[in-house]
Amino acid sequence: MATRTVAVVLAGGIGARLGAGRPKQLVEVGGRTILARAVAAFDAHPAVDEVVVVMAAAHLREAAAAAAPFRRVSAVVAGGDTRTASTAAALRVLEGHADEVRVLFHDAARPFVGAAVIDRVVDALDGHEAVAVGVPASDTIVVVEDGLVVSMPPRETMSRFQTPQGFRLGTVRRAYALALADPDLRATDDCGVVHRYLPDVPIRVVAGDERNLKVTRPLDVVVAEHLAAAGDAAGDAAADTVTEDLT
Ligand SMILES: Nc1ccn([C@@H]2O[C@H](COP(=O)(O)OP(=O)(O)OP(=O)(O)O)[C@@H](O)[C@H]2O)c(=O)n1
Ligand SMILES: C[C@](O)(CO)[C@H](O)COP(=O)(O)O
Repeated sequence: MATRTVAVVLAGGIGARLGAGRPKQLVEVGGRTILARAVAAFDAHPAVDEVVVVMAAAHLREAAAAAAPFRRVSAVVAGGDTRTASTAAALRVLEGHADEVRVLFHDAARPFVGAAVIDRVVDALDGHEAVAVGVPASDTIVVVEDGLVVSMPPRETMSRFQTPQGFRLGTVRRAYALALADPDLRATDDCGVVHRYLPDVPIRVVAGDERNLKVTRPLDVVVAEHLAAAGDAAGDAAADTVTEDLT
């Protein structure tokens, strides 16, 4: 039997930096919620068998309503106080799945993920246990401590991570088992958890897309409205242009 692929749409946050008065994934851009757009991208993708939505506990009913039209959504569950706690909640839902299953964790706050990006992650999981999506840094990136520059890594080695981040389920399970036992657990993404707790697992980086932005602050909503208008006019497939191949 072919290996299953499960997409987890992480919508457990409250959107404090956007300050919309409700979780940002429930904000509409181009007449559709950010959450519905993110779920739709995976529900429509031929490689995805199942979609799990993790929602902020106080808004489960709205998430269930947003997910209702999508036939591959198998569960809408409550997340935790942190992104890693929300990933852990999804892993509990997937307890009955085999270790070789592919799992893709995606920020609900990224409504314009394209099919080509998802393809690249799924394909890379044939040869790797962990896969990240990156776009090249266009600014100079520096490490700052106490207001002073302490290092300036060469920009050509810098990449900005997007999602989805893909894993073989057994690998991300092992990493989270170690992470959840660590009282000092701090991570901003799932690759960070694998990198810290399973440092011997190589993380493959494939090319992302500048359109796959994370709606975080008010300016991002302005950009998202433009992308929604452009994508809806041209058909969502148009949102798949690759910016630069990192492979
Ligand atoms: N406890 C949390 C926190 C975040 N997320 C999800 O992880 C993604 C990236 O997080 P972020 O952009 O930080 O979203 P928020 O936490 O909602 O934003 P903020 O930090 O501004 O409150 C989002 O889709 C968010 O819903 C989650 O599932 N559970
Ligand atoms: C996972 C992520 O989108 C990769 O860039 C990012 O780390 C999420 O960070 P946030 O602070 O939860 O928005």
